[in-house]
Amino acid sequence: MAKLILHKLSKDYGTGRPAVSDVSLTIREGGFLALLGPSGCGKTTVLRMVAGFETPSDGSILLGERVLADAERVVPPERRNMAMVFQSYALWPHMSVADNVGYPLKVRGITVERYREKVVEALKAVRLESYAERRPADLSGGQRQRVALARCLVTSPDVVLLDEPLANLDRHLRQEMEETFREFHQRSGATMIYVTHDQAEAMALATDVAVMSEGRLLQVAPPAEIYARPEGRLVGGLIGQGAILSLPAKESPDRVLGWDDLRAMLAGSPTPSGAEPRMDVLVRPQDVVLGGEGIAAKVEGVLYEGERYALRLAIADGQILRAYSRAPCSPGDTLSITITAGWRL
Ligand SMILES: Nc1ncnc2c1ncn2[C@@H]1O[C@H](COP(=O)(O)OP(=O)(O)OP(=O)(O)O)[C@@H](O)[C@H]1O
Repeated sequence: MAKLILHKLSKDYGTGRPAVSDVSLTIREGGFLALLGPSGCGKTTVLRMVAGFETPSDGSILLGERVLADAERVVPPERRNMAMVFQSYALWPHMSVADNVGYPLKVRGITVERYREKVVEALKAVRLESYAERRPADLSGGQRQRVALARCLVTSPDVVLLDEPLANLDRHLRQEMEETFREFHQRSGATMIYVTHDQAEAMALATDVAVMSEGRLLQVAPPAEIYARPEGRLVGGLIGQGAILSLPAKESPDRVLGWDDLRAMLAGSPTPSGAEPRMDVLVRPQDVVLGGEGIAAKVEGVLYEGERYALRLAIADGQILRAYSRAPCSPGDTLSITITAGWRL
């Protein structure tokens, strides 16, 4: 096994705008990368190029020293030792669970004993040993997805590619499956790329998150880092909860802003002409503190989340903030708030 390197990867289908533009990133051996972005941003195209189903228009893909695709050569999918899991599971309905899982081994010509061993091992890894003789139709959605995972484990792939594998499952099952994926990743030791447009899923699962927009890679970083230090409005708006304020620009090398800075900026005159330079500041809900001596904010919306109330607040100039409250409040209430931290995007 080795690290997977995408170097200046592009794909142009000749539709006027490239589907993927100049994407470079390295996924370390055994890493788990979530590829995150809105619909149509090029995630699946990247995955399909890594799998070998699409040929890059430009750039290269390497697994360690081995070139999988560049201007001169393209290794076919079956010679890349990768496995792909789709949201549709792609199981054969007429075969038992065990036969579905063992199918990729059939074409590899191994002994019957070794075949059985590997199938049992893979089924154990996803906790489906006792379901070996069932048909896919007799399983739940989550169990079917686990069969698809087991099928991908049997061949001991170097790289596992997952294209929105949980998209068809309900929220409760998705959470349960996230645990299965984490376990699966640890057990298999494979390098994994996981395509999703669900930021919470990406953050919960991956060791690194790559955010794409319009074919380009905007940022790649571990979940905690991309949450704390997002680059630009798009990543800031996509990762985690929060609101982006447009405030008068302040000359400062420091991107973390405290209440003193923020209060001064909020008090700055609004820009009637829009000519005055402004900057975007990301404010997380947990950094909006209710009560005390601060600025006034009007409650615009309240969502009860069980443990707390999620509030939509409007400040004097009409800009929106998000905050949490343990005590109930109602739309129309006016609160006093302070903002303990903001992040200059
Ligand atoms: N075979 C193709 N021929 C022409 N254009 C394509 C082809 N496949 C994808 N595209 C275009 O490339 C862009 C990126 O598509 P892609 O499927 O990679 O996005 P995505 O981020 O995976 O989206 P989604 O989350 O909706 O699956 C889109 O504009 C899409 O229409």
